[in-house]
Amino acid sequence: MENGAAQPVIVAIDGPSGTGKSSTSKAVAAQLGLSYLDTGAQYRAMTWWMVTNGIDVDDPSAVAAAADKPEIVSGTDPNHPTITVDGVDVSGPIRTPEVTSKVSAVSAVPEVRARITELQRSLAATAERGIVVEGRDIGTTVLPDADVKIFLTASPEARAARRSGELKGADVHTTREALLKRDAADSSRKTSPLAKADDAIEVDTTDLTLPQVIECVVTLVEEKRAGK
Ligand SMILES: Nc1ncnc2c1ncn2[C@@H]1O[C@H](COP(=O)(O)OP(=O)(O)OP(=O)(O)O)[C@@H](O)[C@H]1O
Ligand SMILES: Nc1ccn([C@H]2C[C@H](O)[C@@H](COP(=O)(O)O)O2)c(=O)n1
Repeated sequence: MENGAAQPVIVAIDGPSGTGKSSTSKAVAAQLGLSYLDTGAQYRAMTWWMVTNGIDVDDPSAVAAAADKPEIVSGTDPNHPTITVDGVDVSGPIRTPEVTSKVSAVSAVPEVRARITELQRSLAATAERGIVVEGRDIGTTVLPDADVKIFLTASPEARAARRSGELKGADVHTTREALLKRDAADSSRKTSPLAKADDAIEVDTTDLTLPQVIECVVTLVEEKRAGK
């Protein structure tokens, strides 16, 4: 650019549950001065609203009919990400086991995906310095022209151990089964399933520390910016 300002950079980070998408994306965005968007939080917010308003999440037509009702607003500061529904801070309530067990059903409904995809594209388009967007279909569907696409993976055992540590000693076997069930639902839905984009770089984080994964992604983004 003529004034020396860097072009905004769009980074898409996808992968199954517990591979480190949120931790990595937040840290990369903070380090590079970019915005950050947790798209899973948006699907969780939609699910929270459905549950709170008595919508049967196993009835796709009921979910579809209500999909345009909640106003979901995501704050994109990586050091202080926020999410509200109709002005209410739902950052805590969207992490309950109930929402976690119902989010795959809600996010499989095409009307839900259309609404949330539109929000995601609009946030990406207005991020002045660029944005790190994490989810399941960012590289394939939401932002197929992203400058850098990463697909994080890790063994189910590593992911379950990480999650049960986070859930203060929850049983690793039960956690592993729950993760795999959610991955299977997210990968097998018809509309925009969890998938690696053909041009995404896969990073297996099983034997990497979080700082190593962050450094790897920062390097990939910096190389892209430098035109390497
Ligand atoms: N490379 C790593 N090594 C060890 N622990 C990690 C690593 N990456 C992430 N973690 C930890 O694993 C847990 C899950 O990470 P995180 O929430 O970032 O994953 P996620 O892919 O965003 O999961 P979900 O899709 O379920 O939201 C967190 O407690 C995080 O600190
Ligand atoms: N781009 C996305 C992001 C998330 N989802 C759905 C599927 C996940 O199970 C759920 C919760 O995501 P998490 O908070 O665990 O990252 O949201 C999706 O369909 N597409």
